[in-house]
Amino acid sequence: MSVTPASNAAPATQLSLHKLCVHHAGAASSKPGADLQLALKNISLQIKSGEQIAIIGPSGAGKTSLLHTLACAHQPLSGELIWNGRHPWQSTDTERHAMRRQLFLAPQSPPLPARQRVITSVLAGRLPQWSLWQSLRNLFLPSDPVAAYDALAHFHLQDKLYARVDQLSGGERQRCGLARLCLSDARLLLVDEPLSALDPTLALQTLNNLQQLARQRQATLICSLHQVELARAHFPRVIGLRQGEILFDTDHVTDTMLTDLYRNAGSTCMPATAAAPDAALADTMRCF
Ligand SMILES: Nc1ncnc2c1ncn2[C@@H]1O[C@H](COP(=O)(O)OP(=O)(O)OP(=O)(O)O)[C@@H](O)[C@H]1O
Repeated sequence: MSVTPASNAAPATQLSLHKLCVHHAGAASSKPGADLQLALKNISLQIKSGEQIAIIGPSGAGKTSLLHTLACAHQPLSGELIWNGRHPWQSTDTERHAMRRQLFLAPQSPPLPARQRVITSVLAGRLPQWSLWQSLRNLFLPSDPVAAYDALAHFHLQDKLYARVDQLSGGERQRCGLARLCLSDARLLLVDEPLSALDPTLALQTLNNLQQLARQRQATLICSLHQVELARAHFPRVIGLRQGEILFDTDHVTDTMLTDLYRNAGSTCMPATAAAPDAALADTMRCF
């Protein structure tokens, strides 16, 4: 894996969010005239290039919504999102699509075609860099088996190189999705609950590998996690989300903060409404 030489310049602000509110179309209020149920409320954040940030919070707190919003997969209802000095939602579709190619969103359940070989799926991490012809050719003749093997080896999955995706366990599928990330050249890595299907040993190894990869590439890593102790021990910055709002944004999470964050967890969630992913999210996922 190539490592870009370090620069002495102070890290630039990569993402800037100002009073951002996000509403999911499927989450319209059940009572006419009642307030909109917002997945994210007045989120303001500054994120510098190369930062490693964990996002924690109870189920339904808005972690995935935040990652999808940062990935320009979900248009905010109000507020401002600035990405490397540019406004994705004031740009043309083509410009926004080009911005999305500079980031990698690893969803909780990676969209891996069931009948595909692992090698083909992993190499799809390079789709944003490829022409249509290269992408189609990779479906029939995997373009770079050595790179796919190396990427899988990062997540102890190299022996599954030629396995079919539907023969993988849940945890193996999750790591296969992360191996794609190795092959992308993105400088913004947005990873949604990467450890949820892994045993404690693999979870720690996987997190270490993700963080090392991001450091080597000087990429920003933003990771949602339910493993609070891992977040606390391994991330220099932890953001606590509760009911769509930032409860804390800190380099030192105290027990009191955690008690407040998870107080009555389970009753804090807004009612979930099943809805199809919106068009922007579908577009973002196609990049991966
Ligand atoms: N597509 C959708 N349509 C409607 N409501 C949605 C949609 N996606 C999420 N929500 C709602 O937005 C809120 C935040 O959800 P989100 O998935 O961001 O939470 P989360 O913190 O990632 O949860 P978890 O830890 O369970 O994955 C929840 O109340 C959820 O029900």
